[in-house]
Amino acid sequence: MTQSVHVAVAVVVKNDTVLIAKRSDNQHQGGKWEFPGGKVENGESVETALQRELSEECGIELLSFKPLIKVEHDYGDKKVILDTFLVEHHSGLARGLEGQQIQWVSKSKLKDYTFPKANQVILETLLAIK
Ligand SMILES: Nc1nc2c([nH]c(=O)n2[C@@H]2O[C@H](COP(=O)(O)OP(=O)(O)OP(=O)(O)O)[C@@H](O)[C@H]2O)c(=O)[nH]1
Ligand SMILES: [Mg+2]
Repeated sequence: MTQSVHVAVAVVVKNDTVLIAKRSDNQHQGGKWEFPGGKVENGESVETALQRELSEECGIELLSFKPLIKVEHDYGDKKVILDTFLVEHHSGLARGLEGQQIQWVSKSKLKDYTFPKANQVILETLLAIK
């Protein structure tokens, strides 16, 4: 039995837009769009991982966040638990610090982007609020 990878994921919202980033082709689920985030390291809390990943990947500081949904998904080659938080306040200007393309997309346009399968339920949850 393979262990699931615990991933901290941030749905950062600004007005009616959401921050998404493109996964590079050589990554797992490469070429698809994602919500920024990454693996929780040994001994690290999910909240600390969330802050660290958003700082490392996008150069922003999270000022407040709350749990949105926890999604378990088995890709066959990899099992993930996406521990997803809604981030309503941040500081700094988001940039793709790892060379990734980033975009602020209005909620109504998210359906035009291809996300990994596990993200489907996150997207539905996000669109159901407010
Ligand atoms: N960050 C992020 N990862 C996602 C999303 N959806 C999804 O299935 N994943 C999966 O979660 C796993 C871990 O994410 P990651 O690759 O960002 O981890 P990381 O930043 O620590 O990267 P690294 O492995 O290059 O060090 C990947 O297998 C990825 O395919 C998403 O919306 N955001
Ligand atoms: Mg990442």
